[in-house]
Amino acid sequence: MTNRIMPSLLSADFANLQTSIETIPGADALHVDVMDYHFVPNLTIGLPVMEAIRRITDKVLDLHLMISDPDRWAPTYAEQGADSVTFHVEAAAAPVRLARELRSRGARAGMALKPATPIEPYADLLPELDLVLIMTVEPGFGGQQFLDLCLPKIERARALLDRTGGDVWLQVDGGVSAETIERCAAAGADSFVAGSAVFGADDPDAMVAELRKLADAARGRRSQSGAQ
Ligand SMILES: O=C(CO)[C@H](O)[C@H](O)COP(=O)(O)O
Ligand SMILES: [Fe+2]
Repeated sequence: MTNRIMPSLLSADFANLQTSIETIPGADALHVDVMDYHFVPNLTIGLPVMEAIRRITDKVLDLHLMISDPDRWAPTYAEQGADSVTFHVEAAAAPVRLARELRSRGARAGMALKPATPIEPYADLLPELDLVLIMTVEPGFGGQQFLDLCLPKIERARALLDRTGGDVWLQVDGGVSAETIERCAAAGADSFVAGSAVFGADDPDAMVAELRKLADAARGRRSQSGAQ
């Protein structure tokens, strides 16, 4: 498994997105938070801005859709160039059909869980997915405090994914920083979204490198302890 550091553009400069993106050449992906004032009490960016970002970068575009009715809207993001499209299972009417539609459009299919949503009811869906996102804050805003109560769910998701097999990324999002990333990696996460920690740093790319170093070290310790 490789650790991926995926800065969230939610904390970038919305008036200078290209400049912000150029500050993080070491990032593995750009995490794009789409919010609709319905599923979450905030409004961010949508398809036209994602398309504009797609035109200026070859980096992996990792979409996190915090929207109602993802069954209707998510496939279009895949068609327009998102590499990975994650919907919230709490909002999806037909998650299996939606995951298949995303894959058929060439994107990785991702399923996100809010802090109070358990992973176990969705265990049978895992072969349909390429990414599982465990939210470590309530979705809607950047800069919130990491919720340690989500760590056992990361552990349980890791165990389920190891049993399922396949190349499914286990992503954490919300309050991930140099103070919290080791706990996430030790629990089994391999993909780390960080917004305020990266773009609030004096040197965002150095912070990406620091987060990677911490995650890799925690992963090494996890492996030595006998976990996968
Ligand atoms: O999905 C999100 C919020 O709903 C963001 O990706 C996340 O909060 C990133 O911001 P930070 O690292 O500052 O918590
Ligand atoms: Fe996000």
